[in-house]
Amino acid sequence: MKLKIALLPGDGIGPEVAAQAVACLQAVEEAFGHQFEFTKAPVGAIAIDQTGNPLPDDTLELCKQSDAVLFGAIGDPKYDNDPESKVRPEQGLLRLRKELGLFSNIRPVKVFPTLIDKSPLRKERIENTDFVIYRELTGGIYFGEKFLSEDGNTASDLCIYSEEEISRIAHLAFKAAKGRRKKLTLVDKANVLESSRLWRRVVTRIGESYPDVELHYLFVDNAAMQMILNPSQFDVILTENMFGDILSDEGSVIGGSIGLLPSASVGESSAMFEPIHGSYPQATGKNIANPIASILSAAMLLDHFGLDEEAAAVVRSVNKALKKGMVTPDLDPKSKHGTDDVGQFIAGHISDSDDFKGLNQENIGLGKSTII
Ligand SMILES: NC(=O)C1=CN([C@@H]2O[C@H](COP(=O)(O)OP(=O)(O)OC[C@H]3O[C@@H](n4cnc5c(N)ncnc54)[C@H](O)[C@@H]3O)[C@@H](O)[C@H]2O)C=CC1
Ligand SMILES: CC(C)CC(=O)C(=O)O
Ligand SMILES: [Mg+2]
Repeated sequence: MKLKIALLPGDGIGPEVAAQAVACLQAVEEAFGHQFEFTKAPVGAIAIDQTGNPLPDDTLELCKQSDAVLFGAIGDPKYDNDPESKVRPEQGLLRLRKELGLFSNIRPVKVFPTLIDKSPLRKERIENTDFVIYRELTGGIYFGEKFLSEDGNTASDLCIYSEEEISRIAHLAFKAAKGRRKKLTLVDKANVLESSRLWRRVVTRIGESYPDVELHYLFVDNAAMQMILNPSQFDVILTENMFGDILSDEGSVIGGSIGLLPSASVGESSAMFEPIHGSYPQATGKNIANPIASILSAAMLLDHFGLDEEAAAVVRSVNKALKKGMVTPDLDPKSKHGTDDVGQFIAGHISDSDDFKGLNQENIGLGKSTII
């Protein structure tokens, strides 16, 4: 298969982890005879520094012309620490998601069996964890009108959703649940928020078209607690933008590190693959960031294009690294292995043919996560 991939490494550890994802995709190219063409472009703080714009027109155009986008991370303390700054790296990412229509952010949460003891949570609580968060990505409070009074003493961010925005992601989430354990939990704050009550009405109505999927409702505060107390109760979680952002970082604790959690952001005609973590500025240039979230995002890219066996080969190789203790210090503080060691190991074992025979998403555990 020929794929044009826009490579947007971004800031901080973004370029370090994205480089390892590219190495893995190149290993897949070689092992399976595909042609992936990568074109790099700036986004975030580096783009502001170069052009004054966190999402330059050329970058956006490249993404629109590509089959997929592989995204690192954005964000830089020099902008985070300056609340007065009018241009911010995050605006680049938010605008990119909006312009590409990436309304559904799919974040699978699983525990690798070899890492079960690395979790800060008790083994018996987490061992059967396997859920996927469908996070709405182009609406809600991140995109609503912002207001700051002239005296600077009052501010607001509007959380606004339309039925159409809720319904398109709800259908994706129900379809995903149908192909999994047939349970969907809508997470909201419908006891307080009008926008959440709209979510409930729309999702309840759509649920009638999926009679084999059990629909549950949970307030977000309770959901945050349940995720830690009993994560195996969840199959598909459907939620709005900000709740999904926060709950997925929380979910990453179950598996042992946020450096493990990948995501796919999909829309009608575009798809972007990105780790759930940010630019982890404290680690920039230190070669300590975990590249696995980025590498598994590349596996989700393969999965998205129907390259099941290829995705499975990547995941199998990740498992091999974890089993051998080839991990960065977030998973083992005593480890001397760097971002590049882990990435090279994983890329280097993708073509181990004995390992990937007969694999598909179902038996490697990524789940049928990117069904549209
Ligand atoms: N998608 C994106 O590009 C995102 C960007 N950001 C931006 O990133 C910057 C830093 O934000 P933070 O709140 O510190 O979030 P962060 O996700 O960058 O880091 C939070 C903590 O998670 C851990 N961590 C993150 N990535 C890791 C990795 N690959 N390996 C090992 N440990 C890892 C580290 O302990 C780190 O201190 C900010 O500018 C923020 O706006 C934050 C979240 C998402
Ligand atoms: C940096 C934000 C725009 C987004 C975020 O935290 C995320 O998508 O996980
Ligand atoms: Mg986040």
